[in-house]
Amino acid sequence: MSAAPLVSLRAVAKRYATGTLAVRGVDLDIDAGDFVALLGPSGCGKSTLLRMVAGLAAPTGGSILWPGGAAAAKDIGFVFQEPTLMPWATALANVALPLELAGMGRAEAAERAAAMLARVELKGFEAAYPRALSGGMRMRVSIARALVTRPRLLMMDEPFAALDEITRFRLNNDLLRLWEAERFTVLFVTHSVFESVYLARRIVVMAARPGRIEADLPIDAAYPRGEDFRTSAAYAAHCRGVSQALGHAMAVHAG
Ligand SMILES: Nc1ncnc2c1ncn2[C@@H]1O[C@H](COP(=O)(O)OP(=O)(O)OP(=O)(O)O)[C@@H](O)[C@H]1O
Repeated sequence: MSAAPLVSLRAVAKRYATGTLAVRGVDLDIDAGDFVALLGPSGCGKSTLLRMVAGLAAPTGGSILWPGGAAAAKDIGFVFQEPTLMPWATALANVALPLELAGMGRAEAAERAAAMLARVELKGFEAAYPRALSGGMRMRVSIARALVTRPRLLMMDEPFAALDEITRFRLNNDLLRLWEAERFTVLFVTHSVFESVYLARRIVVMAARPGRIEADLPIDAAYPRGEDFRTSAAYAAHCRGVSQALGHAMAVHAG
């Protein structure tokens, strides 16, 4: 499809000041518009990798290249496991903030933020404060805030791990719907085989100590994906394959 990837990692390594070698020798190309899941055991360097791509931490080896130009490196939205909303501000003000920080006037920022809240099913909750919202709703606000600037790359670090399963499934579906409509690029960190297979077009399995890529698996099921896919034989087969790769990644370390 696209000739050049959105971002290319070449022999990327990160050693923390403590001496921990968090990741080593990571080569990874992420295509524009792709949905890539990073899956691996605790401590394999998923968050470290995400933070380096986001420019929040610097690699101590190798390089991270943005073939489309340096501007792409800043064109990023980030969603963490904790929604990290401003508690004293309404849902609308939380979502409008990135636009105001970028210099947009208040009225236009509010209008765009309201439209974005509607797209994550929160129409009518513009004036609500975070404490009045459920965990799933707070996460929707966080996703709206990350997407309101229409970033090319959306990075998500275990965004739904703290939510109950029904809420998680619903947010999985909403995220896919948004992605299909706009085709921003997604880099999604998760511990869950089931979630990664449901969402991603490609699953990068990592192993620990030092963190590295162990397998790179395409999930070639068509979109839109919904309950039919979640209960299909193809889904179960993909989950088995990814589970095996993850088991292998963990055994490599144990052995
Ligand atoms: N700021 C830091 N200083 C020192 N060591 C760190 C720091 N951040 C992470 N590490 C170490 O680097 C390794 C990789 O951590 P990282 O958080 O990237 O893994 P992860 O795969 O995201 O883990 P989890 O799934 O548990 O969130 C771990 O051994 C961790 O202890």
